[in-house]
Amino acid sequence: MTDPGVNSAAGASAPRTLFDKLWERHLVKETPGGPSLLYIDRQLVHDVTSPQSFEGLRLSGRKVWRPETVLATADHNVPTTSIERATGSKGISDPLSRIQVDQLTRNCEDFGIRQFGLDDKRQGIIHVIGPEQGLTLPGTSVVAGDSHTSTHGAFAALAFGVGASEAEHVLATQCLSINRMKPMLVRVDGKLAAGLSAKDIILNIIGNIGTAGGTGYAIEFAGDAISALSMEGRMTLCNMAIEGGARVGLVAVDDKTIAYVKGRPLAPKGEQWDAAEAYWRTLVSDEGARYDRVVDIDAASLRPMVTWGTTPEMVVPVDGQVPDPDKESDPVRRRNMKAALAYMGLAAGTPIEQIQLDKVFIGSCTNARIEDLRAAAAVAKGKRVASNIKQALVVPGSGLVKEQAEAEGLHTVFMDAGFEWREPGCSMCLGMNADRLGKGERCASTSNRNFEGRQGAGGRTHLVSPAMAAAAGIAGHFVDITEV
Ligand SMILES: CC(C)[C@H](C(=O)O)[C@@H](O)C(=O)O
Ligand code: SF4
Repeated sequence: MTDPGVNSAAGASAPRTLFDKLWERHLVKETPGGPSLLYIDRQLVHDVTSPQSFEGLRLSGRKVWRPETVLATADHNVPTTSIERATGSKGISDPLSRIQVDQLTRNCEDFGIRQFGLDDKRQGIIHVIGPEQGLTLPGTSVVAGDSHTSTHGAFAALAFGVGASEAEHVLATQCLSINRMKPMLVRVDGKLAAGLSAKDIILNIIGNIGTAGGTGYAIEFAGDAISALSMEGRMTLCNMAIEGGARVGLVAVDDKTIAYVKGRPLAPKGEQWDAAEAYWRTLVSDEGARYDRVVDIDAASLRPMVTWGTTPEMVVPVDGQVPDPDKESDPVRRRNMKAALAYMGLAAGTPIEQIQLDKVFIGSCTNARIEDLRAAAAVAKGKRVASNIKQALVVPGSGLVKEQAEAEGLHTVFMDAGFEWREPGCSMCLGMNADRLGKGERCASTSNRNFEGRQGAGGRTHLVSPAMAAAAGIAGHFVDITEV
């Protein structure tokens, strides 16, 4: 991999990581020892965090400087049944949720921002629709008032979540003051066993480095197991970089990146495309580039992963057991493990495959893209959801994912098996809309967070891949999909 030096002002300089290239390309001003000023190309906006940003603009009498670089949609608070959706925001029974959705529409109208409304088939979770529309492009800097903005790094975009006041600043100026991160490399080599996916890779990585392992770093995922992933898989991986503590996750540009972006509504066309593609192809780390931390993972040794606790690092292979806190020597960890087991209602030593479930959720910005739905449908085809499962939801990440899935007949596969086929949104990923876990209910979920109460007060979340979630729905408990 050689860098033609297209973006290197210094010409033939030291080898650079992909992160260094992206950072330097967007640098407006660097203060030694202090934060840098970065130019931000794109912003995604959703219903939860944006009201404060727009209010700030109003109060200071500022406008959105480049509205064409911003794309908004409601995702967190939106209902996912077609009946509720038919009446727009009126179908939202929770008053706060309804206010946030209506407020987003008003703000977008007032500030001239493009919004996909609830009746627009391009609506969906912001981290699904950004890439889908070609708003997310390689080499761009992307922010949103949402931590899972790391998802967009799958396209070699410098993408990270920001707070509401930072988002406001970017709306007004396209600039952001931020400390430089340190580049970290997670190299995953070897071939994944059949049935495993990007979700198993990232859960394994987080189990390995811990939820703070990536703090202060921008993680680049590389190696032949990463090259072998589709763009959907790479998005799953980068989506959860933040769960490993890293605000930024990155994958270098290759043919798959280019093929995914080509023809997207907001992607460049004609000569502009050619120039862009030539630049994008330089967005790889140079041979010999230096990282501050390197972690190696052997893909061939990985197993399907299931979280047992209340952080994503509390994870074991499906053929393992709930760990025993008494065997943990670190007192803080021991205490946390005990608290997690108490919340999760699990006993140490229980085989993961014996954990009985109440609900299944296939969705979220981690795993609600077409490939995820295909993987889940392949497992569910011709089978029936187990009788102990009270609810099994499949929630596509966007209206376009839904349309594609329906064209492939996946919705019929799911419905015939007893899954509910819903409208796009964050849904049961977090308890902010009508899709929730009840107290003590246990769920196999393809989302990215398993904190206490995440899917509803008292709800118990186990994070898994789409194929694992579907298989758990059919069996009523976790099963090793490499053995069925
Ligand atoms: C609501 C939003 C701020 C939050 C985030 O930042 O990620 C949410 O999307 C989440 O997944 O917890
Ligand atoms: S799907 Fe979940 S993780 Fe993603 S943006 Fe929505 S709430 Fe956050």
